Amino acid sequence: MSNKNTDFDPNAKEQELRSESEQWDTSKPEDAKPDDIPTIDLEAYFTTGADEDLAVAAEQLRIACEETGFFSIVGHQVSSEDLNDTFEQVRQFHALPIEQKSQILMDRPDWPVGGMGYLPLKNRKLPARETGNANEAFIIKCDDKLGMDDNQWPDAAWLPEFRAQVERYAQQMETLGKRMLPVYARALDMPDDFFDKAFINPLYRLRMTHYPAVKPDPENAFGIAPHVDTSYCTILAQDRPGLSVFSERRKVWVNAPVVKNSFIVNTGELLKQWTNDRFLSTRHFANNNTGSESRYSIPFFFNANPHHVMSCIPSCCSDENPAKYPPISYAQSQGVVQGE
Ligand SMILES: O=C(O)CCC(=O)C(=O)O
Ligand SMILES: [Fe+2]
Repeated sequence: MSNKNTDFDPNAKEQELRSESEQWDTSKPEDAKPDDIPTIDLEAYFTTGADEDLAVAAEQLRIACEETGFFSIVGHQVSSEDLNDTFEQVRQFHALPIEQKSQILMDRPDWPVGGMGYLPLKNRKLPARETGNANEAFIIKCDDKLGMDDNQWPDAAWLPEFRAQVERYAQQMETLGKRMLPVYARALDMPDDFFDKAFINPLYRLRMTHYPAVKPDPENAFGIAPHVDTSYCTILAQDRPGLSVFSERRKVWVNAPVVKNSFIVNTGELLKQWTNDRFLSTRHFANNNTGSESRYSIPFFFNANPHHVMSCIPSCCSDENPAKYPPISYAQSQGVVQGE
């Protein structure tokens, strides 16, 4: 086993991904076929914890992560009531007057932590792209040092239930992410607790995005511009169609269906690197919402402890297949360059 002795340059990586993404022809997405985004049912494993149920889920996850990079999960044990209540609060947040939302603007000079708060419509951040992002979002971020109180929140007088519901949901997503770690570990032929230490104080971001119905506009050609996620994995809830994903198997863009009470999960760049490119980090975008109704989506970006150094997972490298990436932590990664 060896690691290349080149330093990882997060700025160069961000530039590379950005210029690559500008070459992608996203003009003709088709409807997804059933195995473009396979479904994994976690109910049996989450209920019994049995070894054979873990083995079944892990094998499905391995195939999905190696071949498609995106899959959908059911049986995740997050209640549909809680999901619906969260969407309702997010709708109410985005219905606030812009003057109120602007008081908690992301990256405003008088707030000590960047990358959290309100991101206005047609922003050029996350991802940073020329033809941008016809969406507005509210983002919270937590890690070993940042707690809920360090985030920007709307005034409780405007939305009395918002903060408690968002905190409850974020907690559920963190629990779900951690419950999935043994499935990832088994899929990679590692001991079931392999990832546990790396995720004691995981860094996560919860993004509550509103894609308003907009007129076609070449300056803002996407709901969210084509990109790959920088995360370990992302767990996305959505209320209507709009997400398009590149099928690595068929080499076409496909429109992801919305399956009730499911989440869509995808691998991000950090897990791709940690697995020495064994797991795909698949390109995707949200289309410009030219329909008549708003779309809402809530991605949860799940990462290891910010300073956990991710050296190539032993089952993913060998003398014949040396590690392609130097070991890095989230804090040294391209995610940080993007201002995440
Ligand atoms: O809203 C969606 O469907 C996708 C959002 C997304 O890709 C992101 O926020 O990274
Ligand atoms: Fe994404």
